[in-house]
Amino acid sequence: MSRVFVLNTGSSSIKYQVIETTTGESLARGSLERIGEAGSAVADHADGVRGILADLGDTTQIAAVGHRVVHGGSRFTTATPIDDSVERAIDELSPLAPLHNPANLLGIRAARAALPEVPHVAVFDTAFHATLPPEAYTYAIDRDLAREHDVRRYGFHGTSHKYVSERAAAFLGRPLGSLRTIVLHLGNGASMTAVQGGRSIDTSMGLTPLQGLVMGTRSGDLDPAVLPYLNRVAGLGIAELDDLLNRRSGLLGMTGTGDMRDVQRAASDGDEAALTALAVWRHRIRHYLGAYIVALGGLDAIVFTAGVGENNALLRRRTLAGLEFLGIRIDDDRNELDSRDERRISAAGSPVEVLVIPTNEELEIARQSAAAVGMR
Ligand SMILES: Nc1ncnc2c1ncn2[C@@H]1O[C@H](COP(=O)(O)OP(=O)(O)O)[C@@H](O)[C@H]1O
Ligand SMILES: CC(=O)OP(=O)(O)O
Ligand SMILES: [Mg+2]
Repeated sequence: MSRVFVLNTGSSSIKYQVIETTTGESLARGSLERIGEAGSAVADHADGVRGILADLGDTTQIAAVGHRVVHGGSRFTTATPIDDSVERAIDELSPLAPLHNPANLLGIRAARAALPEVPHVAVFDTAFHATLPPEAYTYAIDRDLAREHDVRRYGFHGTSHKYVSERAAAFLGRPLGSLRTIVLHLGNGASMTAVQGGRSIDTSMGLTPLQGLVMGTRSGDLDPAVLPYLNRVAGLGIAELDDLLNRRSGLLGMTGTGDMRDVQRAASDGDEAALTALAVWRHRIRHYLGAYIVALGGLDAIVFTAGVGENNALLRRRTLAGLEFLGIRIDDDRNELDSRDERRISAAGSPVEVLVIPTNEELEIARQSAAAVGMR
């Protein structure tokens, strides 16, 4: 018996599961959303974790606790048992993932206090991207400064990219080692990864989870000169710029709401700002799609995952519209099928397979946590 309690503390949510790792069975699961928002029943992440532990009741069967940690920097590239020094290191990485590491840490502290007898393991979003080649992770800035401060692309959502790319190979019945896959993790945070033979070779997020795609509240890519420019012409300081790009940009900045469902509703009512935001969101994804097909030297499969990718047929169809010349053909009926299962949405005979694979970061974290402490 190897039960692992997994905490996936996100920027505004906590997801949790109790997983029997020998079978992969989920024995309990739940989520808390909108943490810390005005009117929310959950004041902060520590409060949330205490509530979850109280709801679980009898915890004597839990053999380990697995924690999602977003930034592992260059120190952590595998699942790592947590002691006080690991906890401190996660804290020190907080400036590199300001929406995430502080929340992850609150979860770790609350859970270690409540379950002090069992091992706790950190599983890092950055770990899967440790295989990036230098040309993909190096920023073209002063080499000594970059080295001194570990400034490079790390990439995130790695637990999800790893899990769904492995599931895709299993679903297709093809060896992972020969598959060229592009994973579109489209949630509140969003990123894309080029996976060659099971290894991440390029990914859209960077030093922090701010680079790349348009997200709920994050800008994704922009000319870095926007920052000094806004400092000079609008008088915005570093903290304000950081807040602007991480918390007040993306869909929220362009439309007034960061939730894709609300943006779509506004767009269907003809709202110009919402229509533009959707066009920018799609344009950015297609930019990376083109880049990654070239990086992979061709393409076998595209996988959609996370909140938007799993649930929104219209956005999937629009994202891949007109790409038949690349061998990408969607079957509209398959795409629109209302299902929570892993499924193929490409047309019969489409040279590129297009799949929807619900992500399960908790299962992947449970397995890696169990392995890290020598459980099965
Ligand atoms: N049917 C849907 N259509 C469009 N967007 C959706 C749908 N269902 C969920 N979402 C979006 O998915 C996001 C949450 O995705 P999730 O992967 O849980 O995000 P995260 O883990 O980053 O919080 C929400 O911001 C919501 O806008
Ligand atoms: C890294 C990241 O952006 O995570 P999330 O999508 O959970 O916010
Ligand atoms: Mg997420």
